[in-house]
Amino acid sequence: MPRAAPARAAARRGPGGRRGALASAQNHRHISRRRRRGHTLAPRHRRPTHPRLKGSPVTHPRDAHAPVDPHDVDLGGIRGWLFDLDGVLTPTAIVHMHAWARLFAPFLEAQGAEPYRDADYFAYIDGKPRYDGVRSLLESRGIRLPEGAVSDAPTEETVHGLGNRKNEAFNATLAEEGVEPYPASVALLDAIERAGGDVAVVSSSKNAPAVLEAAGLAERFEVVVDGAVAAREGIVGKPAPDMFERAAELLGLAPEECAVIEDAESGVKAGASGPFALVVGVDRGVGRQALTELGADVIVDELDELIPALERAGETSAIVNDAADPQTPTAAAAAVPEEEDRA
Ligand SMILES: O=P(O)(O)OC[C@H]1O[C@@H](O)[C@H](O)[C@@H](O)[C@@H]1O
Repeated sequence: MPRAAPARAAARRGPGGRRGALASAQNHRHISRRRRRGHTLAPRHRRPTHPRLKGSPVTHPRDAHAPVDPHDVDLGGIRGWLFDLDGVLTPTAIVHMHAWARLFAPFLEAQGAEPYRDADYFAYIDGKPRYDGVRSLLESRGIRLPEGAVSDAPTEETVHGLGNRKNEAFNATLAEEGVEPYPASVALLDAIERAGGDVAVVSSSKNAPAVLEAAGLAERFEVVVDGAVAAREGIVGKPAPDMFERAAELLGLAPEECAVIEDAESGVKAGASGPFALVVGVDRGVGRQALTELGADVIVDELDELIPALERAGETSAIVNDAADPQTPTAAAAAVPEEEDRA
């Protein structure tokens, strides 16, 4: 049975986990000291070295477990929040889904293959980099096409041509309809900002910057690891955990201090196969059962369900920090050597 990362185990112990809360607060002080000194992370954090991964492919989720109630989860050790975009911050998963349908429904019909269904999106495409989605769907129908190149015209019958065709459909819908973020997701972003947490976007989409801009969220994220960054830096896409790990690194945090927030199968797998503190599954259609089996620790319908736990974690850490501050009477008394104390 693989062990959960320490912070993940503490988070899953819930609010009664006193040791978890103290450890988290100590961790906060340690990290802020490190940040003040301008240290970045040691390279050992760059690759997933968690024992859970040894000898097994990174795409395999860890063992299924019962998810923790969002109100009971201990968020005390979490300093960074790594958000997927489409379907988590913005309702653009549905725009992607429709664009894929506009590509594959006529394409499969013309091929005389089994018709395209919405379930195909969740099973083969959701959350994956664009051309991986094409390959995966074609493979499900036993269709082989030449790879082609990124520069292929959308009319070409290649993996890249089909991906580019879908991208045209996506951009047309985005331009026609615009996009509003999920209000509950914005509420969580506000709460994280109040609590002093760091945030990043981790999206397979190369359109992530355009979507963030259209949704009015671009200013909130200094760190965006999207499909273009992954391609440029040679980072393996979801369901591997590497894009999330890169985002943690760019925030100056260890993955063990970060929560992954995902709605897609491939994204939850990515979170569960890395050493992250917590994997939050947002149920936008994949289903609670599937999200649990894939390795989500907490499942929500809307992200504002996490706000009470976040605010409670802030209060706990403030109490523990005050107690440890030499200026406060309790901590000063505790710091006096025994003999002096008696004098
Ligand atoms: O084609 P893009 O915009 O680069 O996006 C790739 C993928 O990005 C993911 O975020 C979406 O969940 C997928 O549906 C999409 O296919």
